[in-house]
Amino acid sequence: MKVQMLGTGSAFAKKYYNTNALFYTDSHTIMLDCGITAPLSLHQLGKSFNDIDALLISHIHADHIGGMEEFALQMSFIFRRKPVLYVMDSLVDQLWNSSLKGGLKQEMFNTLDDYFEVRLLSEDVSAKLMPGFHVRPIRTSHIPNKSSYSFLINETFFYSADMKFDPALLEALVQEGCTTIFHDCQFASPGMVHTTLDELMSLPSYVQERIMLMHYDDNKVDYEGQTGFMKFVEQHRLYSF
Ligand SMILES: Nc1ccn([C@@H]2O[C@@H]3COP(=O)(O)O[C@H]3[C@H]2O)c(=O)n1
Ligand SMILES: [Zn+2]
Ligand SMILES: [Zn+2]
Repeated sequence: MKVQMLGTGSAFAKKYYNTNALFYTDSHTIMLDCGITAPLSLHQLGKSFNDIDALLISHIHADHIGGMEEFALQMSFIFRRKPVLYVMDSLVDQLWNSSLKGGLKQEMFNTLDDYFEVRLLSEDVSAKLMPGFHVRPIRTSHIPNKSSYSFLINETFFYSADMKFDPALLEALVQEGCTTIFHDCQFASPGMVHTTLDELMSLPSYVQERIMLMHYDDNKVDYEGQTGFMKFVEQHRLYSF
């Protein structure tokens, strides 16, 4: 399995694009989140939306779903194929009614199912999304009273998406055999809705060693060499796990 980030920046970063990922199995490509910058990043990789076999969504912020309107429109009117959309049962109604409907509702296209082959996921229920790609969605804390999910992939790779610091979860994941953690990292404190670098630096070395930092601000250069045992994930680089 390989992972390649379409972007590694925070919601407001301009240099590093939105934190969205492509996962490559032997036979399929799965996109995890499709933010505002995802269409341009895909294009820069020489890919199109037609190369994506399934999209998985963590939560409803524009840096994670802002590219979905273009995804849906290109697939319907250019490629004429319905892509698979994996979405949490707690997010599916809001995704359409609060985020996508304004741009996508038109004659003959009245629901999310008219654009995507929608498959629902439930919290803490492991699911096989594609051959060789299993995911356990874990509800994590991000914005008060809004659902947001992190994902444990193939029982060894944890992708935080956006979450507040949860050291007990990270330590439990490592105890259970998780070898790689792609974690959001905000440089300035307090974190409020994200995990800060200072919080991650408080983790024991055996946890830090597994962490790669993403969802960072444009001033990343100021923090290079100051991230303990943790390294930065880089846009478009291929990582195997
Ligand atoms: N209570 C909140 C809510 C949102 N935000 C900022 O808005 C961004 C939305 O995308 P994100 O990646 O979740 O990061 C959020 C914060 O920067 C924030 O700083 N505080
Ligand atoms: Zn975000
Ligand atoms: Zn968010």
